[in-house]
Amino acid sequence: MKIGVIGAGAWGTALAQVAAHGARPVRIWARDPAVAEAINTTHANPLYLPNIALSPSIEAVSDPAAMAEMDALLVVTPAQAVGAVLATMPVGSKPLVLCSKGIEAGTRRLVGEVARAIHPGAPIAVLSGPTFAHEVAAGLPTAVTLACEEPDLRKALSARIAAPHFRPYATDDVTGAEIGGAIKNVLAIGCGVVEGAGLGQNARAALIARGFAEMTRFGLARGGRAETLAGLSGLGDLVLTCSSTASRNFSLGVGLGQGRSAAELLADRRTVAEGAFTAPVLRQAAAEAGVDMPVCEAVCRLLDGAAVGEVIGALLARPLKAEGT
Ligand SMILES: NC(=O)C1=CN([C@@H]2O[C@H](COP(=O)(O)OP(=O)(O)OC[C@H]3O[C@@H](n4cnc5c(N)ncnc54)[C@H](O)[C@@H]3O)[C@@H](O)[C@H]2O)C=CC1
Ligand SMILES: O=C(CO)COP(=O)(O)O
Repeated sequence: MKIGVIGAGAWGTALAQVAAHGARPVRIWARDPAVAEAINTTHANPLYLPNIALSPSIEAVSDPAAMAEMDALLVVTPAQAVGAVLATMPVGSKPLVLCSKGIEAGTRRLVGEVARAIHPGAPIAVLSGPTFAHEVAAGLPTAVTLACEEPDLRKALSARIAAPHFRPYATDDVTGAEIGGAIKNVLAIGCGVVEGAGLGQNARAALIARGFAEMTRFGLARGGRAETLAGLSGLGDLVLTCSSTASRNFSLGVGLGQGRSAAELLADRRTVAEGAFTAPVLRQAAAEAGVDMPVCEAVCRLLDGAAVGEVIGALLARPLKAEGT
């Protein structure tokens, strides 16, 4: 199975490196021809994945037509760009493995739903889990969820993507696998705020646990399964992202907690902090589904510029309730 990777940021490049293990050929599409040039000539992506020597069996291109020869495509652009990028790609009936984490603004569709609408003939899979790109690219042990409804394709993709340090766990719950990754980015911003404002470890653990309850409520309402939400793509990724400044979402939250504005913090970045885009869409989607998500609502308010003390105070002052609700 010839693997193509769409998107040459940190995660696309790290996944290309995984798929190239054992010197297997992999083709990666980069929007920026200079990134493609760097990968082909220096076997490195200094802009998005510095200090990693890439396999020479990774070939980079910047013409979408060059992906026509691939057997399966991993989709790894920022979530808000998936629709526009996929519309330019020669997909046909090739399987699409969605690796981006988010919900599309305006339509409130998960990335898999965006892909299905544009390429109805392409089978869909989702790869998601606790996976900092620089650790994966450095060959550190990592496990992910690989979701696909078609058993034969699920098996073939798992076998092709697995590597000695990269272990996929299979499921048919595509929706559940997507929702964990999208929502944990919003919650990671909240945990970063707790860190930046010096609110303590107790508050961070409370936010992870109550945030997981929100993720589960929303995931079940959208048709995901509880076991998936409690797995690598849900709870696993939530714990990783909510506990490390290596997370871009967490570090955005740290800045907010220190009193800086979202506009200022986002203007400083080249790389994507998906939670900032997902939060307002999630707020609308939760209202539409009738799901109460007070922690995610608090993150929206913080991104909109509300003061940390006021938002945390309001969260704590809500009426007392039973834990399972
Ligand atoms: N970095 C990580 O550790 C992980 C990231 N992800 C997810 O993978 C997705 C991509 O993230 P990264 O590779 O880390 O992002 P990045 O910020 O490192 O790179 C983004 C890439 O997308 C390109 N890009 C930006 N806007 C674009 C547009 N409008 N159209 C086409 N291409 C565009 C950039 O040129 C760059 O190549 C995100 O949804 C992220 O949540 C998932 C797991 C791990
Ligand atoms: O999704 C990720 C880890 O699984 C990466 O998190 P950040 O986008 O917050 O860096």
